[in-house]
Amino acid sequence: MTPTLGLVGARGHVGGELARLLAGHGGLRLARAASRQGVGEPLSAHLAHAPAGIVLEDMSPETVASWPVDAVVLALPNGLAAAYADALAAGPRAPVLVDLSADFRFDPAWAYGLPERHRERIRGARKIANPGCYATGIQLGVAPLLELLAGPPQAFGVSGYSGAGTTPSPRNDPERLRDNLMPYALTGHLHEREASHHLGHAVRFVPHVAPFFRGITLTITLPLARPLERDALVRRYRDVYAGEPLVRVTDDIPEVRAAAGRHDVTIGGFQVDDRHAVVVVTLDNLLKGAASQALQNLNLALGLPERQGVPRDPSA
Ligand SMILES: NC(=O)C1=CN([C@@H]2O[C@H](COP(=O)(O)OP(=O)(O)OC[C@H]3O[C@@H](n4cnc5c(N)ncnc54)[C@H](OP(=O)(O)O)[C@@H]3O)[C@@H](O)[C@H]2O)C=CC1
Ligand SMILES: CC(=O)N[C@@H](CCC(=O)OP(=O)(O)O)C(=O)O
Repeated sequence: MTPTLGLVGARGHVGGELARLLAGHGGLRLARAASRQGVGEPLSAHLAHAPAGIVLEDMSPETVASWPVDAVVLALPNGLAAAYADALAAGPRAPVLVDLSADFRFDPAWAYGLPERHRERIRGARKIANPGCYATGIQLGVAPLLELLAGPPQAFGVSGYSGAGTTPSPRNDPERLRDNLMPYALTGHLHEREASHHLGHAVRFVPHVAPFFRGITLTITLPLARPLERDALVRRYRDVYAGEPLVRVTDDIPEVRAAAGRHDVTIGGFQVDDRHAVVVVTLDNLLKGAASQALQNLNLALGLPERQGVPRDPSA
C-alpha cells in the first residue's frame, strides 16, 4: 500500500508547492487536506496539481487526528502547531508529523529537518520541525567553516515576497515593494536565533524583502582565525557537500533569479582577504527552503528514497 499524507494548510504557498511535488512522487500519496476556507469543496478547485477526489475538510485538530494517514504535514502560520501535535499524540494513530512552522525548531523532542546536517536523526523520526528558509541557507553556507571562525559570521539576506505568506502584510504587498528593497527585523530575527542555535555558533543576520516572488540570496561574511587560500576555501565546501544531491557548489557568484524553481541550494562566489571569507548562497524559499526539504524529511522518516519526488534540477 502506498503511504498516505494529510496536509493542513493546503491553500498556502508552501502547501501548494508540496501538493505539486506529491503529484509526481509515486511513493507517497496526498489523501486528506484541510483549510479554514473552501470546506466541502474539491481541493482541485483550489490547487491545480491536487489529485481528484480530495475534498477540503475543516481544520480542527480532532478532524486531523482522525485521518487514517501515515504522515501529516502542517503548513500553517507560526503559533498553531501545538494543538495538532497534542491531538495527534492522543489519537489512535501516530502518523509522522512534519511541521513547516517555527514552533518546534528549538524543541529537542523534535528532529530538526536539515538532512545535510541531521540525516540520521531524521531517519525514522516521528516528529520533524522543518527549518526556516533563510536559516537553511545560512547553516549550509556557514557549516564548512565553523572551526575556522574568529567571530560571528554576518549574513545579509534578501527574500522574495512569497516568504511572507498569503496573509496580506507590507512584506508581501507588491505596491509597497515596487522598485524597493525593504529591510526588516534588523536584530533578533528568528532565523538568526535558529541558525545560531543549530550551528552552535553565533551568527548575525539581517533580512530584506524584494519585489520578486520567490528566491533567497544570502551574502555571508565569515571572519577567519587564520588566512585561507581561495582554492582551499572552495575545496572545503566541495568536500563537505560532495554527494549531497540538494547542495550545489559553484565557482561563480550565484544569482537569485536562477534559484527560482530549483530544489537545491547553490553556494558560490567564494572570495577571501587576509581576515575574511565571503560566500553567496541562493535557494528557492518555497522549495529547499520549505516544500522540497519537507519532502526529503518525509522520505527519510517513512523509509523512502530521500530525494524521491524531488525533481532533478537542470545542471547549471
Ligand atoms: N513562505 C515561505 O517561504 C516559507 C514559509 N515557511 C513556514 O511555512 C508555513 C506556511 O507558510 P506559507 O505557505 O507561506 O503561509 P501561507 O500564509 O501562505 O499559508 C498558510 C496556510 O494556513 C492557512 N491559514 C492562514 N492563517 C491561518 C490562521 N490564522 N489559522 C489557521 N490557518 C491559517 C491558510 O489558508 P486557509 O486556511 O485560508 O486555506 C494557508 O492554507 C508558515 O509557518 C511559514 O512560516 C517556512 C519556510 C519558508
Ligand atoms: C519575507 C519574509 O517575511 N520571510 C519570512 C520567513 C519565512 C519563513 O521561513 O518562515 P518561518 O521561519 O516563520 O517558518 C520572515 O522573515 O519571517
